[in-house]
Amino acid sequence: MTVGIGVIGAGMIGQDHVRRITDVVTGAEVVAVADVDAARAEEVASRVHARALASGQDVIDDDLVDAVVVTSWGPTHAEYVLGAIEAGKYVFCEKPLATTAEDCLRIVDAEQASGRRLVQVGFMRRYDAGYRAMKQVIDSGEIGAPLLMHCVHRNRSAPESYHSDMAVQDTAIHEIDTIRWLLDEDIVSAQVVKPRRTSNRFEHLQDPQFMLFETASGARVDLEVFVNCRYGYDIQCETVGETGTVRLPDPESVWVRGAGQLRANVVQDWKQRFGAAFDLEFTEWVSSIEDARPAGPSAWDGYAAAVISDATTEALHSGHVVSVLLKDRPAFYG
Ligand SMILES: NC(=O)C1=CN([C@@H]2O[C@H](COP(=O)(O)OP(=O)(O)OC[C@H]3O[C@@H](n4cnc5c(N)ncnc54)[C@H](O)[C@@H]3O)[C@@H](O)[C@H]2O)C=CC1
Ligand SMILES: O=C1[C@@H](O)[C@H](O)[C@@H](O)[C@H](O)[C@H]1O
Repeated sequence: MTVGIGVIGAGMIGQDHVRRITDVVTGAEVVAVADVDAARAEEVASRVHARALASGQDVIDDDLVDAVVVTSWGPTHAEYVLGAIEAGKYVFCEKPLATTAEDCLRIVDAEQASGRRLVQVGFMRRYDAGYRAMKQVIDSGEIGAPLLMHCVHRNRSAPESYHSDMAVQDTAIHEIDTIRWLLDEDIVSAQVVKPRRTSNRFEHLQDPQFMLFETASGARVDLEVFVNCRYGYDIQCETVGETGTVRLPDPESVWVRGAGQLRANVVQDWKQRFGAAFDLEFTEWVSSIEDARPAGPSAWDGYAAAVISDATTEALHSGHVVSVLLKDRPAFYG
């Protein structure tokens, strides 16, 4: 069986996923593309001999489309994910699942009413080899109960349109999901500390930010988000347990010795850093559709991330520790 995929949103990551589905993943092909920029949809569709359709809803309704990929702007995600559920089609939605917790809940409710898991959220770090190895160590009990986690999320630079809330909603949301997944428990409170700002930023932006999370069992996590660090894309994570620690490896790079120096390269962006994770994410997503056994990050994970992200944004503005108030997880989400 070849899974026919319709892509809504042919921008930066949409194009990357179209290429990935075409060149990397077996058992799937892009059959339709839509974008509010019709010329862009046409151009991207023609690269892979797919059809450009007039709207996202047309993609969802298309008979050749078995599954939908949503890579449009965040505020449009909820409408398309709800549309796909209504049509009974599998849907992969890039983060965020929706830009409000209320919309995430509407998705969770609609999916449960449909009676089967259809939604996967694009939290690709769960597919990164280093993070997976780290989770294996934590789950094995080798380092004892996790007590602390230290995380770093640095981007080389951010555009002028990037504002302070995005450090949480667009950037830290990856760690928010990763922490929940690695520790297998929820975050119960958030706090944001604002250090001196780098001069390498637009005036409106608080950069860097230092976030502190507490989990249900009392473990503490610190996260530095620094989106204008200048030197590259740098993701770090270390979990400290009662009897040992486990640290995320850096991406492979040769060590060069010469001219009195020892040098290794730093990757420059998320596409490079998580390219293999994205490939595996789509490979496993397509297999899960073939087997009718969805297994990736769920709509519930998207909802939980949105609620934690809202609490963290409130903490950024208030300077207070803000509690996270999640609904009880329905049995439907295991
Ligand atoms: N997992 C990850 O690491 C990453 C995830 N993302 C997420 O992917 C999504 C897209 O991001 P980018 O590709 O960077 O943005 P982008 O701006 O490059 O592309 C978005 C595309 O969606 C189109 N679009 C907007 N509204 C639409 C609508 N109603 N219907 C159809 N098309 C519409 C735009 O015309 C544009 O071509 C965002 O939610 C972002 O957070 C982005 C980068 C990395
Ligand atoms: O999702 C992503 C971007 O949207 C975001 O802006 C970056 O900060 C993240 O590193 C990247 O993974």
